[in-house]
Amino acid sequence: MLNIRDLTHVYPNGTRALDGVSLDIPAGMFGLLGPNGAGKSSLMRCLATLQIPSQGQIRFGDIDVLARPEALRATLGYLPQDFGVYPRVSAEDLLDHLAVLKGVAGRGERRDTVESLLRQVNLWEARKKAVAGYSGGMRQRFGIAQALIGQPRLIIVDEPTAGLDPEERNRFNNLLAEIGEQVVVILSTHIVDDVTDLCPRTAILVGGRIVESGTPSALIASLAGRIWQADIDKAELPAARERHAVIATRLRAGRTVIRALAEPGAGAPGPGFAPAEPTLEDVYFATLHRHRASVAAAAAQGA
Ligand SMILES: Nc1ncnc2c1ncn2[C@@H]1O[C@H](COP(=O)(O)OP(=O)(O)OP(=O)(O)O)[C@@H](O)[C@H]1O
Repeated sequence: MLNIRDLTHVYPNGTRALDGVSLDIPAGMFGLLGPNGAGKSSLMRCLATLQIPSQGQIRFGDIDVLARPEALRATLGYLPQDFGVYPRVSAEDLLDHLAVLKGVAGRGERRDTVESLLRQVNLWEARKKAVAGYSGGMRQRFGIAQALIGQPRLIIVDEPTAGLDPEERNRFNNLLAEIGEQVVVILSTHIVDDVTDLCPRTAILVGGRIVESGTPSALIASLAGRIWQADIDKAELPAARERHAVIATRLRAGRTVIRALAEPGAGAPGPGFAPAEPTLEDVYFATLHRHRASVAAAAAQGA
């Protein structure tokens, strides 16, 4: 179990990237959702002991992470948003090198580790190629292989599928799903479908704060009867936004499909609306909508 308490991080330029984050994350996959700039990478870096938070506590099992970062590192697998590789070094050699750094000392043990990881991520055939020349998807699969060296109990992956084509994204997600339920896997992403597909628990981070958390099914159930959909002309969109809490818009065959959030029990927000099954994406968009509305209200009050 990973316990995060009142974690705050303020960068030297004054940006408050994390603002009192508290989360309890059990074994299994945990999806951390949030828009660009929400603070996901800052949180991941604090958890990965790459950045010391300004305030707060992090415990992983019996390890006090801020007091004993080296103890956490021994059991951590981290796939950062961008990881640099040496040009011209093959996947096999690079993984071997990283295994040395991770403390896998014996040559034979290392050879076995490298082979089994490269097979697991389906890169065995490409092991002699330089990682720098890999496609985006291959690179991310290599990233997971390096994160799995030494059988970590905490695995952190930061926006791993951004920029991958659907097939590679699927491949990568299947890999993550295989990692198992005995370890804590934190997946930071802004791709809601990845969380829906993979994560039994999730939280939404906005403006450095956790604004929702729970199981996707409970979060979705909280919107039962509140999501309504209408098919409108694009020109009607500004008026629809004025009148309703439009949380998402999508173009379909030249028409604009809007999804609106209604108050509980209020029924259809207007003519032309049909009830829609809520999804995790609705939870995410409704949360962002609420957050933006409260920021705008606070700004208006201050003005
Ligand atoms: N080294 C830094 N110095 C100053 N501000 C920073 C630094 N790193 C991040 N920030 C700021 O902190 C906030 C949170 O950034 P962070 O990268 O953690 O968000 P994120 O949710 O990972 O975003 P993205 O999805 O765009 O990667 C942003 O306002 C960002 O500009």
